[in-house]
Amino acid sequence: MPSEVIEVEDHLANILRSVTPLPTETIQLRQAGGRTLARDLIAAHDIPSFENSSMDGFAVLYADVSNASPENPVSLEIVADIPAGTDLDPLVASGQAARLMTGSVMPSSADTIVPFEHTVEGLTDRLDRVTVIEAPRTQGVFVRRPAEDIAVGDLLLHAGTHLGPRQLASALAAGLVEAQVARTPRIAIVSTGSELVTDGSPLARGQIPDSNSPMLAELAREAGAEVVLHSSVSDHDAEVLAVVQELEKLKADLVVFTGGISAGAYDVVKSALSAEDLMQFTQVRMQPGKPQGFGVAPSGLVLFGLPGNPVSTAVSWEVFVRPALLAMQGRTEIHRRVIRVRTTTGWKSPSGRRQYTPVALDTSDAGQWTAGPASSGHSGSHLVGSLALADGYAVIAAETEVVEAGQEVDVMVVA
Ligand SMILES: Nc1nc2c(c(=O)[nH]1)N[C@H]1C(S)=C(S)[C@@H](COP(=O)(O)OP(=O)(O)OC[C@H]3O[C@@H](n4cnc5c(N)ncnc54)[C@H](O)[C@@H]3O)O[C@H]1N2
Ligand code: MOO
Repeated sequence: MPSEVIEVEDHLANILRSVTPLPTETIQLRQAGGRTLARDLIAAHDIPSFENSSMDGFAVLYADVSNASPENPVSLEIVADIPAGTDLDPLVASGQAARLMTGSVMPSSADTIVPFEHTVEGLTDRLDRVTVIEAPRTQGVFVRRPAEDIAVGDLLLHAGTHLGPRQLASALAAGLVEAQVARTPRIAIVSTGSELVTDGSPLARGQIPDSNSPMLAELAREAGAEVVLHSSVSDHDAEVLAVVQELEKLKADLVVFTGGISAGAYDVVKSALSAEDLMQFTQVRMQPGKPQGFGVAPSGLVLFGLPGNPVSTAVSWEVFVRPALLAMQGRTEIHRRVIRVRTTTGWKSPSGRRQYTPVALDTSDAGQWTAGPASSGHSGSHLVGSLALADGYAVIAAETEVVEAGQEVDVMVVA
């Protein structure tokens, strides 16, 4: 009996209502790349934390060199050499200079930097005198001021932020050592289908390589999860149920099955898991990705049953699984970035279902990015070959039947 068809937003809302945030833990910040912050990060010190030079050269008194030029060279006595990382604070008096490098502490008695390029001698081993032949633009030039970037006590990063490479650099530079973050989600990826070959052996008639589970494993890692089980089972209920039992032992937080959820005779995920009441099966008003399975076991294990067609699997991940996985980690922004671009080619879209069409972005004209279908077959859910070219999915409203060339569309960017 055909089940009721529900909207994408309603299915996602059901999922997000059902998943619970993972516990948090405090770990070394240097090891926290990829995690999601559970608490705000407040700067522990200023950036820069001390006055320092932005050039290799000499710390001087501006008044000494303010009229320096090739015609009016100014000779200064070098009184110190200050490598970066040392805490020297030599006295630089009128007529004197201290050699220093980019990042070296500024002597408290000097006020301006003259780079090597503005001296006759440049960088040499002789550290007796230096001749300045170009006046600094202003007093204080090439001196980096404390806290000109971040001040101690500033809110650096909000709870719910992903600690990517740039966020990590900022937090470490602000003197932070530890962070409270969500525990890494433990995910299992299980493809189903007796036609699948996982070990690279030659394909017999009717067989295909398992391309879904490796794709999902990569997507899971990209979304911050640890893949604790990656397997493929054939179309037997007992195999699916055995995996679920193993997952309890592995303390998995989430499992994603692909295949076996539609209306066929061997739809193993559907038959095994609905019998155990672990997963509910739904039709969602989207193409691809219409059949969807979702449930939460009494143990708290979150179960997804994604359609086996590879484009359906990929789209379902983006629309349902990834947001859930990020929500479990407490991430504030759980959706992919959506941009509005013009299409290069038109295509057809099914009436009554929101279409997610794999598209390639052309970014060669920085002023006007465009999108074209990754495959000439447009959004056929089996077109996994062209998926390689997709940078995102054009999101086409359910009532649209024809997308015109040159029309503006929303693209969910995934690459
Ligand atoms: N009578 C009906 N048939 C189908 C319906 C329907 O409503 N009534 N829905 C269609 C839609 S839409 C989709 S989507 C698929 C979903 O099917 P399943 O989730 O049950 O997936 P399978 O039948 O197991 O496989 C579908 C397709 O995908 C290939 N596949 C499966 N797993 C993998 C994998 N790991 N790697 C690569 N390719 C995979 C599989 O060989 C099939 O070609 O059902 C439609 N049918
Ligand atoms: O909805 Mo299916 O997911 O068209 O291939």
